[in-house]
Amino acid sequence: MIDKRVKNAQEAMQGITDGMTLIVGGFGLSGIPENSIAELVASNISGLTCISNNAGVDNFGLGLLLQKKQIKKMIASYVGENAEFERQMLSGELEVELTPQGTLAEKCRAAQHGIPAFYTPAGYGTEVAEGKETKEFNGKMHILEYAYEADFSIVKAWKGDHAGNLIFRGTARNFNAPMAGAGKITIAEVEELVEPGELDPNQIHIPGIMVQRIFQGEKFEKRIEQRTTRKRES
Ligand SMILES: CC(=O)CC(=O)O
Repeated sequence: MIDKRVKNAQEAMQGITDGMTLIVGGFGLSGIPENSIAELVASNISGLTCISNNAGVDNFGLGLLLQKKQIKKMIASYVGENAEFERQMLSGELEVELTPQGTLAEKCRAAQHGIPAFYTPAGYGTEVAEGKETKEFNGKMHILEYAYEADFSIVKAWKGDHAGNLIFRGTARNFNAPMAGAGKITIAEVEELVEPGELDPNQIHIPGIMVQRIFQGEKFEKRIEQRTTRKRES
């Protein structure tokens, strides 16, 4: 068994440098690899391209990297409720590539499984399809989408073992599952790091082969709904 453990977030982030592309797990405020993000914020690495479902909120998740202007380009499907994101995008400081949510997940999953590209009907006839190859299947038009190529994937799991096997809990499974193994190197931060053999093999969501580095996070914020509550019109 290869022992994938590293001491802490600082050791886990070794090799991440300016200008790299990172795939980062999470959905809304759930399953965010927050210890890893805190370390990236402390490192001052800049010019990053981040691929993630969301761009965080102003004081949490990738929002913290945005605040320090460490992200050059954001590839995401849902970017609401983040004032600094909106400001940087509108001022042209931040490059943004909006991607349909299912396509984003599939581009990660394709990378995870070594599939270079796939066809999807999502986005056909819209801006998303501009400049992309198209093909008809069963009378329906599809666009060709490419798997992501990223330097690192950074995911968050509930439990993991020394071999990198991961179990997610609840909504935190989200994008973390297809993102593990999608980057050249996958870093997993876990709430609880256990001995090999402790995890029930039937419960493992991601096998250790997808993970190169694993560490136990030091601090996880208990975040319940803290986003802007939109007023419903009655
Ligand atoms: C709508 C989404 O993609 C995630 C969220 O609720 O922030």
